[in-house]
Amino acid sequence: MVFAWIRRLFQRQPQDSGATASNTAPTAATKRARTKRTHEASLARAQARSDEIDEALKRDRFLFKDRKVVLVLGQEAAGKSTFMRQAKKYSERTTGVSRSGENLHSPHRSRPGSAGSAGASSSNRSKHSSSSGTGKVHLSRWVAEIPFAARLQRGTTMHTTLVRVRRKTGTAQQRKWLHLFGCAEALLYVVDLSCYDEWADVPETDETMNRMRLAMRDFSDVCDSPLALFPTLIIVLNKVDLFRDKLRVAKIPLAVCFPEYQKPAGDLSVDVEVTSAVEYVAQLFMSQVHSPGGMPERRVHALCMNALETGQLGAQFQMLGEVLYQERIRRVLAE
Ligand SMILES: Nc1nc2c(ncn2[C@@H]2O[C@H](COP(=O)(O)OP(=O)(O)OP(=O)(O)O)[C@@H](O)[C@H]2O)c(=O)[nH]1
Repeated sequence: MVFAWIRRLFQRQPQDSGATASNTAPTAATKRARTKRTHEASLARAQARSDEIDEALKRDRFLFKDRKVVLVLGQEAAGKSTFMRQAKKYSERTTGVSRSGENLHSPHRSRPGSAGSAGASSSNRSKHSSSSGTGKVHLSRWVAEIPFAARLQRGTTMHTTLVRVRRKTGTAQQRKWLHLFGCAEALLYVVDLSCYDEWADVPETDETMNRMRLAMRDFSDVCDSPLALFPTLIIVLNKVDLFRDKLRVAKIPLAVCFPEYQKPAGDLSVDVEVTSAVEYVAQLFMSQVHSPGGMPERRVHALCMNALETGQLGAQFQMLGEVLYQERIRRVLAE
């Protein structure tokens, strides 16, 4: 059987190359057929992935029912994982317990033999068990979560859970999680400030677009989704260190992305120039948030950070805790 196939392969070669040299029509037809087959195969793969996500969604829905969570979204490589890692470390310091993130699911990190382990079969990989005798929760491989705790000024501790949908699922697929997390207490959207002079492919099209404008469009689309009922939106303007370097060292003006931006006149200090530019970007993102009729007024906050700079982050995470706490109180009072 195999030999017959190899023989056919070698027999065909001279004919194929002859056809290529003398006549272009069969080559064009072959190319079309090949393109069609590739297209069909990629459609089938996309459909299989979509079905797998739908299946995982059904299971995750039970785990997140009635829980207070903050959904973390953002453009590719904006720093979501870094932010979650730092939030986990901060929470461990705050509570003094080094167990935050025990539910952070990764099929590669969970114990061998457990429902989500790398050793499990691929069909099992996306499954979770709500309890495996250790109290651990194994989410589908599309979602990661960490408990977040912040010590507030008044001495109390604010607890919530940060949940992240893995970005590699693609923009269109990510929207599916709005069914699940659209009622989260807040959406935290991470923006890479330093991408204002970069270009990226627009998902599912042949276009390219400025990365910061693309992030703004994505944020706006998420906010406008009828499934997104978040009462609170928090924009994390990340990578301020790279942003500062681009503005001041590389001298790339913010106007390459926002031509209408005018920096303050005069000989500016680093702080004034960077703060002015960050505020401008923050205002633009905040202006994407609307409160559709019939919905309670949405509140939007912005935080600016360098998620790699551990020394500075305590104050930022405490501020995040304060914001979430105030918003919770506001909602309780409004009920
Ligand atoms: N200089 C600098 N680098 C950062 C900062 N935050 C994250 N990074 C780096 O940016 C890169 C991407 O960060 P990730 O946390 O993996 O980004 P992500 O949003 O989780 O990426 P995806 O999973 O691909 O969507 C990593 O190399 C980080 O070390 C920051 O504030 N400053």
